[in-house]
Amino acid sequence: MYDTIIIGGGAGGLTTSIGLASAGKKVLLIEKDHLGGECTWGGCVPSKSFISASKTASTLTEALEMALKNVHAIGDSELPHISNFKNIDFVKGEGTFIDKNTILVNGQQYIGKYIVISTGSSPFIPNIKGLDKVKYLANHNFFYEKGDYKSITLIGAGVISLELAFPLKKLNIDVTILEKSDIFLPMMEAEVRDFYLNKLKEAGINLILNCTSMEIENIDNNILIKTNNGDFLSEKIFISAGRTPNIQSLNLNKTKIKYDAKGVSVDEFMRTSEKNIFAIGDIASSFKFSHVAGYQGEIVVRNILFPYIMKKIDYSFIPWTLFGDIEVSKVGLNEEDAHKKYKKTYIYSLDLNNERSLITFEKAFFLKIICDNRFNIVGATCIGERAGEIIGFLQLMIGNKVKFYKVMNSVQAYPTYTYYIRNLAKKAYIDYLRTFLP
Ligand SMILES: Cc1cc2nc3c(=O)[nH]c(=O)nc-3n(C[C@H](O)[C@H](O)[C@H](O)COP(=O)(O)OP(=O)(O)OC[C@H]3O[C@@H](n4cnc5c(N)ncnc54)[C@H](O)[C@@H]3O)c2cc1C
Ligand SMILES: NC(=O)c1ccc[n+]([C@@H]2O[C@H](COP(=O)([O-])OP(=O)(O)OC[C@H]3O[C@@H](n4cnc5c(N)ncnc54)[C@H](O)[C@@H]3O)[C@@H](O)[C@H]2O)c1
Repeated sequence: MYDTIIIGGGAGGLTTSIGLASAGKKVLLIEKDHLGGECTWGGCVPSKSFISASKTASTLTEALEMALKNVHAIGDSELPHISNFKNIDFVKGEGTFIDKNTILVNGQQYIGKYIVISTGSSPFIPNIKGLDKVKYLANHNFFYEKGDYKSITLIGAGVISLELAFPLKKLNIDVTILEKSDIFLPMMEAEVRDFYLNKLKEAGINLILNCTSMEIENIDNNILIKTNNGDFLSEKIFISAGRTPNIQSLNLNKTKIKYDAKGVSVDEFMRTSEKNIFAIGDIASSFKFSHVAGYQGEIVVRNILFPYIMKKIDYSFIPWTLFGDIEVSKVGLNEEDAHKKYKKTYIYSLDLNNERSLITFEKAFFLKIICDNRFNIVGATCIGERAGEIIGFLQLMIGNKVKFYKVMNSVQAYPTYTYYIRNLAKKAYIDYLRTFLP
């Protein structure tokens, strides 16, 4: 009998296993493939390494080889790391529910007081006529496919496509992106979409919106995609049209867990409808990020250790960053959603071509900070070379409920990014005085 059985050894499962084991709990970790999961083997690590490698590599093959070296350096260390914890038993195999406390792996049954489902997600493959007859790439095989092809069509203009399109183009590959919707990155500020439209144009990457119907066929060694918006021929196609939860193999019908095509339903404590079973990461979250899977895992560790004072998950301060030579990063709400939620908002923003960009020859630096009527930051967006770090600074303020104008109580070095954040806070301070002083 284990204190906790964890199914899936990716970002969420590893955090939970190590957290519980460090607190002295006996843990069984089950992983059917490689420890590290999607982030390490087909997601964050290879994609970020590929973006960096493309700056110096001269061919696609070289860039992929450079990226895969990093993947192995990180991925191959996961098992030795886990083996250091004497109270984690590791089983390689596919976990399936027998009942709410029993999991079957490789023909053997294991019993746990608590169970954590962290089986992640896989690429969503849209129902496109002819797609089943062609060989297509998605994030699970793209980084492992050898050969220097010259053209690729990416289906879906989401986060994955926008991160991969630029390094591919830098490696002299023709890139076309086909998007079914009339808008891309709908959760982002309009300024971010404008920034990408310009950047795609500058790079010579075609973005075709409104591709509502598609049909695919092989033509010699190429793949033809016929759409309502034109026909597109390329050597390779890549599917990045969203994610689908890894539910199928779990046999959830043996439990009372509620789930649907989007994933497993959980409450604010990350519990499923079976109170001893938690679900975390991509299978249970609309925020599909490694750091969110880790954060949810930490909440679960706490809630298993202290079941009478359980902690709620809080998604109001989740940051995320789109990587590239220039990053785009965001936390909290965008301006439109903030206006819907709050009667009064204060917006503080810097233009793309501001003093900082001018001084440092930076290609772009944009910042927008949104406050509610009491000057709490409720959202922020940044475009810039280190946008992820800047949003980290603002995220810390949201998480600790620091009012924006209080940045005035600091002095920041000129001309750092934080100097310009303080300049915006000065405006907030004036608004604060005008609003609250008699
Ligand atoms: C191309 C790409 C780039 C990304 N870049 C970033 C980024 O830069 N930053 C970021 O924060 N996020 C990024 N993400 C998202 C991130 O990878 C995921 O959000 C994260 O991996 C989710 O963690 P998880 O623990 O839920 O699932 P995973 O990490 O996918 O782990 C799930 C594990 O469960 C295993 N499993 C599944 N079913 C079973 C079963 N029945 N029994 C046993 N094991 C099972 C799987 O083999 C897998 O190892 C990226 C994703 C992609 C696809
Ligand atoms: N830097 C990061 O943190 C990072 C990087 C990459 C991926 N990720 C994670 O991976 C997830 C998945 O990324 P993604 O890009 O696959 O999904 P996404 O949800 O970001 O974008 C998918 C896009 O595909 C479009 N689409 C869906 N079906 C289509 C069809 N039949 N034809 C054309 N377009 C279609 C959608 O309208 C959408 O714009 C992201 O949501 C994110 O959570 C994170």
